[in-house]
Amino acid sequence: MLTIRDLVKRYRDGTRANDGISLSVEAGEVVGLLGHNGAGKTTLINQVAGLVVPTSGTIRVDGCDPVAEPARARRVVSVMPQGHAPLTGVTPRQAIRTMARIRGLDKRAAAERTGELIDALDLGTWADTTGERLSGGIRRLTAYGMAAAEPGRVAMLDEPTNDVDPVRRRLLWRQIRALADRGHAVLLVTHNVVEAERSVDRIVVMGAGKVLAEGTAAQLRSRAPGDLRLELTAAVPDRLPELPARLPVEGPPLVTSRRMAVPIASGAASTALAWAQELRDAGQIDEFALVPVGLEDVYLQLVGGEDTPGGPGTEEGEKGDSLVA
Ligand SMILES: Nc1ncnc2c1ncn2[C@@H]1O[C@H](COP(=O)(O)OP(=O)(O)OP(=O)(O)O)[C@@H](O)[C@H]1O
Repeated sequence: MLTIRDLVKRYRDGTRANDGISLSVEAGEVVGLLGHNGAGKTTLINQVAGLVVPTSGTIRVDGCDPVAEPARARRVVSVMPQGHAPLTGVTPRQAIRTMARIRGLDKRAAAERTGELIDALDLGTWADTTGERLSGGIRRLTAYGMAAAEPGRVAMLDEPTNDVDPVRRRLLWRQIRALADRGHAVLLVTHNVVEAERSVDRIVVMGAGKVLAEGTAAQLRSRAPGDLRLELTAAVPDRLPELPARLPVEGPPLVTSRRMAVPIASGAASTALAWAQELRDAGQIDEFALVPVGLEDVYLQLVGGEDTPGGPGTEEGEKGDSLVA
């Protein structure tokens, strides 16, 4: 449904925002695009939507070339942009219904679909409140409603769950899945690795304008060193313990001033737990946990875990404490 081959976008100032991207999204599939700030995700989406012209490479959306036929591409593709929808003086109900009408539904069908989305996303309380009085999360959900009102064959959602509360996030994911189940191809950008791992069919990890890895969450997880991770929290900052020779590790630990995550094989679990218990008994660490490796481990390994303003976030609010290699 969406096929991208060798896509390059070089902006006028020389920035190579997309540097040979190839990927595809099938009808009925939800693909998550992960990548740190500036990786080139929005640039990619804007080219598919016919808003930015590629430097080279090809894009096909349901057989349409957005470069040759940008107007048709905008019909075939629905986009939920990253920024908040401009809703000043407009209510969620009006915004969603207007979009449904613009995209071809008659008056009655547009009103019906709008009501359906308002109920499904639990927007009823705010459905008739104008945008300037709405929270960021409600505006985000409204923007989703606008993109999903009468969606094209391909739906592209740029960070759809940002600012949305956990309960409505679930409702939103249910709607995204329903979109795919109705045969749409869904490409969504997210910084939330845990959510992506749980909710999408396939993940594409981007870095510096390139595809660094792609596959199902399980396929990507299998790239992680070891199958378990021993997590330790030091009792005193900058006083993390030395790894003992008796503990076989599968890769370099990820560390911050207070936390350490050590990749190990499952066969080393009892040694790891015994060591961690000793450390806690001696008061060197506050707590420890042995957890299965997750996509987050692989993501940090792929994109680098630098704890810098441009570095990757994993879960919201974690940026200041991400694990660094
Ligand atoms: N119009 C532009 N002119 C020049 N450079 C641009 C332009 N738009 C984006 N860039 C640059 O292209 C690179 C990719 O930006 P893009 O917005 O596509 O990344 P992103 O992965 O969507 O980032 P984020 O997660 O922060 O939204 C960045 O270095 C950005 O500064």
